[in-house]
Amino acid sequence: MGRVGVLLLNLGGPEQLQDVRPFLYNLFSDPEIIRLPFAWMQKPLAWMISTMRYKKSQENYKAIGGGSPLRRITEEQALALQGSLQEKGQDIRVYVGMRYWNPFTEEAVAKIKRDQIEQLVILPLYPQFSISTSGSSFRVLEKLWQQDPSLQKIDYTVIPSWYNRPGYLQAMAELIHQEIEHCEHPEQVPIFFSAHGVPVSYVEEAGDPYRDEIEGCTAAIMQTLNRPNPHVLAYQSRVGPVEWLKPYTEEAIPELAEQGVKELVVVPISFVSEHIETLEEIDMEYRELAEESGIEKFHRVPALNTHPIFINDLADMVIEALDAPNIKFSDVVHPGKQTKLYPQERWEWGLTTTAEVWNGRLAMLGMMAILLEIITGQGPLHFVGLL
Ligand SMILES: C=CC1=C(C)c2cc3[nH]c(cc4nc(cc5[nH]c(cc1n2)c(C)c5CCC(=O)O)C(CCC(=O)O)=C4C)c(C)c3C=C
Ligand SMILES: [Fe+2]
Ligand SMILES: [Fe+2]
Repeated sequence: MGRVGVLLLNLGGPEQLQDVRPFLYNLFSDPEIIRLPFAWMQKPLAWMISTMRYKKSQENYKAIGGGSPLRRITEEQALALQGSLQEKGQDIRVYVGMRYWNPFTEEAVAKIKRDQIEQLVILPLYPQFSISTSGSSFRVLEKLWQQDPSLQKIDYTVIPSWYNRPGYLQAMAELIHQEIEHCEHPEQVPIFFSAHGVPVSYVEEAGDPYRDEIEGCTAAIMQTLNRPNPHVLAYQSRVGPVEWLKPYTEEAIPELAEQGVKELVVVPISFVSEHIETLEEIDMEYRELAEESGIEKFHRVPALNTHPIFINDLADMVIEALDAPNIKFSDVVHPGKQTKLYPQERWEWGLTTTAEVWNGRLAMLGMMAILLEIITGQGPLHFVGLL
């Protein structure tokens, strides 16, 4: 066996307040997050959304200490995984590639080339697959591979998702169990799974398996936990005007309060690291909402970070993947080019013979909207909630 590597993929997050704006620009430039009918509009729109949104976003990062801990935690996970592989007799180097911030996926791939890795396991740190997360990172890699014959020599395999791994489930169940034991009524307290949302169109039009995997993951964790507590699944972090997966976390919490729930255990399930959506959105915004709604005790289960059972399972997953048939980028879900992602319908109406004319007119309208937002700070994008 030649030199072996693991590439851990994650989203990345701004490390300091001044990173927030360029980070948001990178995120909204991604057609897997927002896809517009005209590619040329992508960058101006990303520039505009990041310019108008960054101050609000900076406030949130300020509230958690001035930056995202995602890089630090992901690098700790990488080190722990490398150590665990070493203990299992595997001399494997672990690399970290982020989609929208440092260390970028491209830099990780450059290191992999420099180290002359011959066999590579590509492992996203998202337990469930979504075209907006793992799928987007795979797209970047697929392009790099297409452009570079030296990368094509690497014997690589992809792990698309792993939400039903026994070690992951056991580690999650252990953390939930520990949190429940701190509750006033451990036998009755409802377990509230809060998954990251995606627009419904990703699932229903683009074929994203995300909702199925989230539901499968929740059921598997409950089975592993083996407790009588009731549980609820809802989706958090909605951005913009289109319909996202429901129920929304911000509606489900007050509904539980109305039903008389006084104590709640919240479990973030789309992430394996603490980051802004656990530390700010759940710990601050949803906690406040819960308390205002009448829920007196709000508990949050910590993210796995470097939980030893989880890291050990990641190591086993890598070793198993090395022996299993390879999974290629082309084997993983790709949304079609015409698939509407995000609020595309606001810019494009139908594929009729008059669509070309309409598209031209709408492009003009789009540009006018952008100018209006820039000049006045108000306009259609504020109206639909994107800014
Ligand atoms: C606008 C659309 C977005 C989709 C779709 C989306 C999906 C998605 N995201 C994560 C995980 C993370 N998101 C993070 C940051 C982040 N995501 C969006 C937007 C979408 N995400 C924005 C605008 C931001 C920036 C933060 C903000 O301004 O609110 C992060 C990084 C967090 C950090 O600590 O910096 C993660 C991680 C998942 C799992 C997901 C779909 C399944
Ligand atoms: Fe988000
Ligand atoms: Fe996100």
